Amino acid sequence: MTALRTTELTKRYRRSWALRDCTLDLPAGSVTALVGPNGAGKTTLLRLSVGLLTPTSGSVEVFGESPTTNSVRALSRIGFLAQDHPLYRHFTVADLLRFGRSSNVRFDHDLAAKRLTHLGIPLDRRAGALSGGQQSQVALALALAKRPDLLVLDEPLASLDPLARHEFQQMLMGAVADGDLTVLFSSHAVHELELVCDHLVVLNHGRVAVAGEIEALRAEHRVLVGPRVDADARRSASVIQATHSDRHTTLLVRDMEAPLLPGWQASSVGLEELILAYLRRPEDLEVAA
Ligand SMILES: Nc1ncnc2c1ncn2[C@@H]1O[C@H](COP(=O)(O)OP(=O)(O)OP(=O)(O)O)[C@@H](O)[C@H]1O
Repeated sequence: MTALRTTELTKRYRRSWALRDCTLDLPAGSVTALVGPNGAGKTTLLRLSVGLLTPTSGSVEVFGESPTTNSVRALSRIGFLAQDHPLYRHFTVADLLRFGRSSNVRFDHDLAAKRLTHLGIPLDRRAGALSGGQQSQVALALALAKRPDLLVLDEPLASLDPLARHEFQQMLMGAVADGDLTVLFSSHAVHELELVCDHLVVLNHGRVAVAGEIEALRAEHRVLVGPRVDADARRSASVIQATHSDRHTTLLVRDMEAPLLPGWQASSVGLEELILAYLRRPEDLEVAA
């Protein structure tokens, strides 16, 4: 079953294109990392997915419903944590939990209260008096307490300390293992993603550079090392990245079929290496591919 489907989703702000022809299919129960450089269109994609923006063209469906036209039904199934995790600053944490309970049918007040107490966040403290990381923990607890089927998080790790990041990863894995929760989150922490996610979307210049199940993507790519090639190897669409030393050329290719030439060796690719190669890829090659 598909949790989130986008079809040729496009968003233009006046003269600039924030997202172009983005087609994605996120299976229910998956945890997807959305990666891309600053300005790549990640926040735009996330806000379109939860109905906070309307597309210029193309469509979004959450469990088969549009979050903008069938909003009540679709939105009751979505939890969203914005990048700046906005909270009512003058409300205490306990007030926020009460507010969450009164405005959401499925809100699990005790779950959120227990989680925040466990994290040492005083429930009687005003949100504005909490640290940035604590505020993001409160916003995350509120989003989870809604018991969403789709949880969309915009850079949830950004303001968390290393322990809190670890806690967050554990919590996310626990929440996914417990039920049918689907998670889509943006992150710049590419070295930490492999622990928590099973799907990946890399955005570059508003376009999907690569997307899919991580295991499948790793199986489709390999690193080839051989004698230095002076021709522009990147002209081939299957070559994602080419680097050269004095005597050797290293290629990251999306091609498991081609036979190895004499003197060349193949090895598997790590997730971080794969992501970085797609992020470095020049725009003309994306179009060619
Ligand atoms: N409200 C807006 N009006 C005009 N342009 C915008 C607006 N919001 C975003 N943009 C532009 O759209 C593009 C994508 O922005 P977006 O915020 O989606 O990127 P991002 O990948 O989330 O970046 P970051 O990693 O810095 O958060 C950028 O070029 C940005 O300048």
